[in-house]
Amino acid sequence: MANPRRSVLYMPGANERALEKARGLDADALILDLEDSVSPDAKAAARDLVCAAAGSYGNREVTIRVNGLDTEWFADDVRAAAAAAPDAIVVPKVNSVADVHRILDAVPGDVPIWAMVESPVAMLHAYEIASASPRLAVLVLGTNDLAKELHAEHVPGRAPLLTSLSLALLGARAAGKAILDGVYNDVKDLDGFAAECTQGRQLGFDGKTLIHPSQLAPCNEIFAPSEAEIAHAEKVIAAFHQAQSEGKGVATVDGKMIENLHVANAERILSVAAAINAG
Ligand SMILES: CC(C)(COP(=O)(O)OP(=O)(O)OC[C@H]1O[C@@H](n2cnc3c(N)ncnc32)[C@H](O)[C@@H]1OP(=O)(O)O)[C@@H](O)C(=O)NCCC(=O)NCCSC(=O)C[C@H](O)C(=O)O
Ligand SMILES: [Mg+2]
Repeated sequence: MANPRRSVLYMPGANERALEKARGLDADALILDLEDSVSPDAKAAARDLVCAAAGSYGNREVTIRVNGLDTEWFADDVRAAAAAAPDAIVVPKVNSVADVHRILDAVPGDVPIWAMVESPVAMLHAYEIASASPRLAVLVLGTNDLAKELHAEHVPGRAPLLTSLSLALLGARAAGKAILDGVYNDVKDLDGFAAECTQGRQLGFDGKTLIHPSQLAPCNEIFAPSEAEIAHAEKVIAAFHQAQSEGKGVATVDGKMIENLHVANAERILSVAAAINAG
């Protein structure tokens, strides 16, 4: 059963309080950050803190975000991160297949890689990046860097980013990989945050990356199948099996046509719900 990744919380790697607090937070997965939330003079100390903490978060997926490929910290970060044996290493600003190969060559062992796509060129290469290796497990949107590179504004509804979000989704799904939406910066605006979660789920993201504990509960709720969706999925599966037993390849539920593709979607919804319940 796949891990649920509704809510994936970043923690600044130099912030001991946040690293500690996350042990009691209801996030499906964690990203212990060494990149943008850590100032250059704190990078080495944060690396030590994060690598020491990585094994202490129970059953949740724990990942470490290293600094980018072309930074002075990358080589030391990936060596230390791989030795800490997280569930994945998150690499920011991945722009091409060549970048993926450089990462795979640099990261010892077989630890999975989550690639952040956060530039126009990354969006145009999303499928090639996502399909470059079986070790590449997840694409993660970096919508702050993306908006900066596009000269776009952050607005409700995210119209300026929609082409990019869709390209990244197409790339990830075509490669059969998971994909996480970017962060919502205004930690006080929970209505705006909920609207963006709903949009992300409707677009097809598996979950959303988060920056503050207050974003966890609404995100978990919005990205989980609702009771009505679960009941509908069960009804779809039962109706289709009944139709099949009568020699038919098509059924109706609540007046709507059901074919085997709807059954596959219903099964996916039930498997997400089961993974959440198992957690
Ligand atoms: C955004 C924040 C700077 C807000 O900080 P602050 O005002 O201090 O928050 P609060 O006082 O409301 O905090 C309340 C308590 O919660 C803990 N806390 C806060 N944030 C986290 C967290 N992320 N994980 C765990 N715990 C957290 C505080 O310690 C307080 O605890 P207590 O002492 O018990 O009251 C801050 O939330 C923050 O730093 N968030 C993470 C920022 C981050 O990681 N940024 C990098 C990733 S985002 C990114 O890079 C995007 C991407 O690359 C792109 O391009 O888009
Ligand atoms: Mg970024």
